Order: sequence, then structure tokens, then C-alpha cells
Amino acid sequence: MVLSRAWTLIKHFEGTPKLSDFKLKEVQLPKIKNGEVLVEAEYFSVDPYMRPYSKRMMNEGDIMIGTQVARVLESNNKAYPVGSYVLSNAGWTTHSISQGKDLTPLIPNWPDHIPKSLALGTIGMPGLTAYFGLKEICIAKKGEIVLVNGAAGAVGSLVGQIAKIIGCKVVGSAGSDDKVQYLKDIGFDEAFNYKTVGSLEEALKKASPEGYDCFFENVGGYFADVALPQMRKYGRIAVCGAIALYNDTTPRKGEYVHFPLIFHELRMEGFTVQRWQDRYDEGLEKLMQWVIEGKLKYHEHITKGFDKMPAGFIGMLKGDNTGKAIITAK
Ligand SMILES: NC(=O)C1=CN([C@@H]2O[C@H](COP(=O)(O)OP(=O)(O)OC[C@H]3O[C@@H](n4cnc5c(N)ncnc54)[C@H](OP(=O)(O)O)[C@@H]3O)[C@@H](O)[C@H]2O)C=CC1
Ligand SMILES: CCCCC/C=C\CC(=O)/C=C/C=C/C=C\[C@@H](O)CCCC(=O)O
Repeated sequence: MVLSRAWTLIKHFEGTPKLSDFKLKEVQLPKIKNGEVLVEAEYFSVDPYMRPYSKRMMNEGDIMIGTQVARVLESNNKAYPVGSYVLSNAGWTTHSISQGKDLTPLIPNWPDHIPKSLALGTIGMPGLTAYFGLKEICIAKKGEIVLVNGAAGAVGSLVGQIAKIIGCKVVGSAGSDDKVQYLKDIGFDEAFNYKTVGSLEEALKKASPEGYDCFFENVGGYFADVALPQMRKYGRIAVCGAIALYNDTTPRKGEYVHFPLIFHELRMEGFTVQRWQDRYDEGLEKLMQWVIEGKLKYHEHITKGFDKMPAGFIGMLKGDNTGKAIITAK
């Protein structure tokens, strides 16, 4: 019998999540039955979606939602042999029993020198979000100018690099000077610290006086009010996320987008990455190829230890991370 530890959500967040919103519980797991597997988590992802989705997908007292890279410890299911690695949607729990429906094997022939934690980031959901959001919504083309905010994060840093692979000019915004330097190190043409620039409008104009063809929106709020009027004719805006708004207790009121949409003849489209679920293998193989070729640089912000999960999640929301925020089980 295995003792599993799990972080449960005591009550739904009000504003910014607090450590006291979570409670650590221990659960004695039963022996596995026919068709079941027992998995042990090695890496956990902490993602912004957990903030808005928790209210929509969880009841108070539930185990916190989330994805993990886990290793099969025991198996009565030949699709998941002992010792194999899987992606599991079991959430914030050290061990879990599954019949396989919520498990996804890592893509075949995962190279030994590529960290398996990348299955939660660059070669996982964030990577797919960047890949499909840029290709299918922005439809970024060689020679175009791409703007991405939240650019030093798991998704944003890949958007910028994939845009460079396509042959675009890339401008990024991030919340610290160190992150701005990171963006320049991974190939962004221009980058600025949105917290310290006097005027966002001037910073965007200075970074690209000719404006922007594509805007990959990760942040929401005021940023779009300023960015949309600087979009070039027939520009495309991929609305990926709105992390600046997730912790709001009362909805913010912004400017209206109608005039820039009409007079610049823009297309603005929201999406969630599940739209391309049937093409995940295509995206993952391309992302893996680019990582192996060195064309896609990755950075992980690692918080060590399962006990630190709530702190790692809150830290990511605050901006502690450059690249993908990962928690190690041990
Ligand atoms: N539509 C979809 O299918 C998906 C959408 N997303 C969305 O993409 C966005 C990025 O996600 P991901 O890359 O995983 O997360 P990140 O790795 O970018 O981590 C979150 C980052 O957001 C930034 N941030 C936090 N608060 C603010 C704020 N008030 N204003 C500006 N920036 C802020 C911080 O960076 P900084 O220091 O720059 O402030 C922080 O590091 C999120 O909005 C997320 O919801 C992600 C995956 C799938
Ligand atoms: C109520 C406002 C919602 C705003 C956030 C919406 C989208 C942003 C975002 O972050 C979306 C993330 C999508 C994640 C996709 C796949 C899964 O890995 C997690 C989804 C949870 C689940 O379906 O198990």
C-alpha cells in the first residue's frame, strides 16, 4: 500500500492565491486492480490557467488541478509498462492510480539528454500553445513584425523564438531587466521592461516604429489598449491569455477595441490549445526537433520539493519565473 500526499484547495481563491488557501493531505492508496497503473510524480507544472480554471473545474476540498510527469511504479495495464514515463492530469499529488484515460505516454524515443520535465513546457502544452497560436491564429509570415507580452514566460519565450525561426522581427515585453536580457539572449530583436518604461506607447513605438503585424496576447488589460492602435493594416491578434486579470475580484473596464479593429482592419481571435488536440504529435515532434537542433532554447524555473508547490504557483503568478515554472517532487 502506498501513502500519497496531495495539496487540496481549502477554499476558492479570492484575488491573489495565498498559502493558506491550500492544505496538504495524506491518502493511503489501495492495491491496483486489473487495467490500472500506479504512477509516481517526478515533475509538476504550475500554470496560470490553474487560477481561472480552479473556480470553474474544482470543488472546495478537491486536489488542485494540474499536469505532472510521472513514472509507472506498478502496472496491470500493458499500455503502460513499469518504468515508462507519462503525462498525468492527476493534479498536485505525489502518487495516483489510473485506468489510463488521463495518462499520455511521452512521445516515443525521448532522448536521454533532454529533460523529461520539458514535457510540461517547451515540448508540452505551453510549447504547443506557442506553436499553434503563432501558426494558426497569428499566421506569422517571414519578414513580418511580431509583438509578444509575457515574453519571458513558458509560452511567450517560445512564441518569440518560433517567430525568429519563421524569419520575423520580434519584440517582447517582460517584468524585469534580467528577463529583458534573457529575451535578447534568446534572439528577440527588441525587448523592454513594461514595469519601468515611462510610457508603454512610446516603448512600443521605439521598438518598432513601423508597427506590428502580429500581437500574441498573454497578459490582457491595458497593454492591448496601447498595442492595438500600433498594429499594421490586416494585423492579427492571438488572444492566448489574460494573466493580468486572473486575480481581479472585480472585472476591469478597458477601452473599446472597435476603432483600431475597423480602421486597421485587424483580426483578433481567442483560442485554447486543446483546439489542435488532434495535431499534438505534429507540434511536439517539431518542438523536439528544434530543441535537439538548438534552434529552440529552453529555461526552467525549478522549485525543489512537493511541499513548495503552493509557493511555486503563487511565485509564478507574481513573475518569479523566467521560462517554464516547474516543481520537482523531491
Ligand atoms: N489559451 C491557451 O490555450 C493557453 C493560454 N495560456 C496563457 O498564456 C499566458 C502565459 O502563460 P505561461 O507562459 O504558462 O506563464 P508564464 O510562464 O508566462 O508565467 C506567468 C508570467 O506572467 C507574467 N505576469 C504575471 N502577472 C502579470 C501582470 N499583471 N502583467 C503582466 N505580466 C504578468 C509574469 O511575468 P512578468 O515578469 O513578465 O510579469 C509571470 O512570470 C497566460 O495568460 C496563460 O493563461 C497558457 C497556456 C495555454
Ligand atoms: C474565466 C477566464 C479564463 C481565462 C483563461 C483562459 C485561457 C487561458 C489559459 O491559460 C488556458 C490554458 C489551457 C490549458 C490547456 C490544457 C490543459 O493542460 C489544462 C486544462 C485543464 C484540463 O482541461 O484538464
